[in-house]
Amino acid sequence: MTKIAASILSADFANLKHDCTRLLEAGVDLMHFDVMDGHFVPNISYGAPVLKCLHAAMPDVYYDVHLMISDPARYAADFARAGASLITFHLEAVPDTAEEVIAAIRAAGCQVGISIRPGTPVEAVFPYLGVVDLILVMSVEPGFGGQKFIPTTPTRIAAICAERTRRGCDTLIEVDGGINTETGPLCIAAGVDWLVAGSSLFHAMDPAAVVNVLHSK
Ligand SMILES: O=C(CO)[C@H](O)[C@H](O)COP(=O)(O)O
Ligand SMILES: [Fe+2]
Repeated sequence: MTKIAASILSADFANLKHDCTRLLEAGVDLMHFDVMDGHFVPNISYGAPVLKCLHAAMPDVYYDVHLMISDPARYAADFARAGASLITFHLEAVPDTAEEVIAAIRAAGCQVGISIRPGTPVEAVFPYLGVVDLILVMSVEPGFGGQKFIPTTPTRIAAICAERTRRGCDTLIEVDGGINTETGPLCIAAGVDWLVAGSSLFHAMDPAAVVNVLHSK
């Protein structure tokens, strides 16, 4: 079954624990923690101290940390100490030093993911299949929640999936941005393993209904 990661970017930050608990009770599988530095992307979100508090309040949750920052190696250990389970960085941020970032995240004790923007050719991540734990395919331009899903994404997911099969490895594929009950199933049909959803879950009157639709596909 496809796993659902709730992106806390769409939570009410004054009621973070309450909002996360509501979604976990609705059936989401993990929490997705978006970190933006105002440099790699034109927006600033939150950092390791917020994750540390969330992890202390809800220690049994899997925290999928999505770093949209220019210098991921520098901050990997901070996020690991704060409670990250998996740390994903952007290949575009560190095109020449991705191996060093992977090593830094592993040394900090976390699983590793690599993400690509919608405009980056999917072939860029092929060498990392079987090397990292997860490939994150962005289905919006990173930086903001609540954007519209880019329709070419399922084709990109299917291409990475086909290459994964060709290589016989088990690296997970995750998609992030504009995921809802219409776009999520298109990605599931293309072979995705994890769906990230922010606004469609946090703003739903009945988040369990959204989760049930996505889990049933
Ligand atoms: O990485 C992100 C933005 O850069 C977010 O995870 C993503 O946008 C989720 O929010 P939504 O489901 O509202 O699009
Ligand atoms: Fe994200």
